Amino acid sequence: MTQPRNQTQSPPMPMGPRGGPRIPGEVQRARNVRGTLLRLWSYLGRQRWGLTLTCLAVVASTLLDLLGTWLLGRAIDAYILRKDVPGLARLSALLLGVYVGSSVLTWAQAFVMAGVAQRTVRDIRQDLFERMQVLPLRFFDQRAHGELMSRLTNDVENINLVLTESLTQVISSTLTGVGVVIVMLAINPVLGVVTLAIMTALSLGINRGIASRVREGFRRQQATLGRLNGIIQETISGQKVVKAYHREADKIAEFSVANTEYRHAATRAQIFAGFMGPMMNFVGNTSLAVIAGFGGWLALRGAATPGTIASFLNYARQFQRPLNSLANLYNQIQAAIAGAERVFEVIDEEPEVDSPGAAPLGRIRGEVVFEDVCFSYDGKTPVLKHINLRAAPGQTIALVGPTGAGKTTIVNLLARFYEVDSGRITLDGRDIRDIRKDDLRRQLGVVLQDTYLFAGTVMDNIRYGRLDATDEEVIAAAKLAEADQFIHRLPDGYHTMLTERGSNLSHGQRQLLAIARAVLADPSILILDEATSSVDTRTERHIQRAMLRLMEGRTSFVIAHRLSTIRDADQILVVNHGEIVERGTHEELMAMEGFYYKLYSRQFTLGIPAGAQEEESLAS
Ligand SMILES: Nc1ncnc2c1ncn2[C@@H]1O[C@H](COP(=O)(O)OP(=O)(O)OP(=O)(O)O)[C@@H](O)[C@H]1O
Repeated sequence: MTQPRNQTQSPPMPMGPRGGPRIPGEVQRARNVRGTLLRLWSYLGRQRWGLTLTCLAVVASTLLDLLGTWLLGRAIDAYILRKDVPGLARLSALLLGVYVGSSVLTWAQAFVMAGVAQRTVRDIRQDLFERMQVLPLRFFDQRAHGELMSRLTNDVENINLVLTESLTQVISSTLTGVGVVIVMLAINPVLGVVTLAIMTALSLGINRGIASRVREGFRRQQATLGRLNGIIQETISGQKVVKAYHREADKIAEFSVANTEYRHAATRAQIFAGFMGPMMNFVGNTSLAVIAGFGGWLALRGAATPGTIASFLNYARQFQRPLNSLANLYNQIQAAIAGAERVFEVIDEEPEVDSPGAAPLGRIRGEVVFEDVCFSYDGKTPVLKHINLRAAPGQTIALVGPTGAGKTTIVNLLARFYEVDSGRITLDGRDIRDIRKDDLRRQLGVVLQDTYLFAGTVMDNIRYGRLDATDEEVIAAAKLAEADQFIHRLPDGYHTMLTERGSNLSHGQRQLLAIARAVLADPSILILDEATSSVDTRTERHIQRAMLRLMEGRTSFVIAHRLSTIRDADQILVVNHGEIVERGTHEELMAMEGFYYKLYSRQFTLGIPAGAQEEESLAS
């Protein structure tokens, strides 16, 4: 007896996109199935030829399978029982041809569909990534980064899985199911009705009785696995704190409890899942017994032939496959449509666009003016209130104030990471909304406290400031930024590989690299966020000198924490609760004996020896 293709003896545990088990009961539903399917079709439709070819192959191979089973019955009735050996040989050859044809077509459909699916998900992934590059920062603020990552990985992978496997399976399972019913009823209606009724009733019963427990089991397994992973992730990222507070033993105990819980849940889930296979086999075998018994009885009464019974035995097996797989496929397809919907949601987000009249920017002088600027991140809580300031070309503006006052927000608006709610910001007299974003940002050099470095060499990381810079220019920039010395001490100098986020460098070294980047970019306006965390005094002096050199001749906004920067600034703006509460030079502000005076006195005079004041930071 031949095995219908793709048939599995026990229902396989559906796999999640990363190869882990998918929770059978966890059907994620899309809100707009029709719209999402149409969008998916707009991608799939680009592979029209491949799809047509695949569908034809699926239909043809299913029909060949049904034909093969029918021929098997004919072989018995027309040739074996009549002892017609030459006829039997001819039919066997035909049967062989039919099954070879079916196998070749099945292979061809998988071959073509793999290409169709991979090209489709490549297009979707590319569109998603490209859109993420042009989305405003506000979009990223509102979403957990892990969740966005999962759209690019899991959701796209869910679509891939369905396109690669499920689509052809659904077509072939449905065709097989319908075909088997038609053929069975056509060959022998009585035996057909009895066989189909018993198989359907048993399968539904098992699905109700066991499948729901399997789903519940896997849901619990997944939940406990989530807890276990949480502990692992927390311990790895918080390793330093765990060690510093001697919490290793507690962590081990906590892990042990979660580990045991997971073992219990997983064992239970696997036991029930393991039960599904034998039960489905039981359905199959019962139907075989019914066909053999009832069919045999019909044959004895002349109402069926032995060939019919043989065909029925095979058709029953073929019918079992759609019964088994359609429920699983349903979940898988639902998850993919829900995933696709989440992906399209991002692709449909409004990108950062330049206003229609935005013009390019030539070389600028660097005069920055904020005119009555108001802003809130969420549209409700005002973060900046009526900010007015003017930075003349080449001036250094120090922004000081307590934490959360709005200093970073001021520079965020200047870089147009966010748009002002009211008022305007001008650069050399032009509203920055009328300047192309790319041009504006090219004029800005940003050195943040927490420098982001990419996985790559030191050279590559500095070159990020200006991609066409030669090696010599990169080294010259590093020298100017006082980074050259420490780079030479690295194992491979400028070719030392940095890990992601530059964790193999110290805080101060990372900032020196960021300064070198900015030197290379040679911007007209600088935005500097001085480090608050203590770097060693030597590095700090390097940073200080490098920053001063970088600021020469450029309009600079410094979120200042060091007294030396503050003292040398042309203007100090004291920000509190989103307002500029005081402004002037250090001496003027001290003479006022107001907010700045208090801030300064608290930070710099409490218990700090006079000589060390210059080195200390005004931690905000
Ligand atoms: N992306 C954001 N989304 C929503 N609210 C934000 C966002 N960034 C900052 N805020 C809020 O805006 C206010 C001002 O923050 P901002 O970062 O400008 O303060 P800061 O003066 O630079 O503080 P610090 O010195 O601690 O860096 C804070 O209340 C903060 O909670």
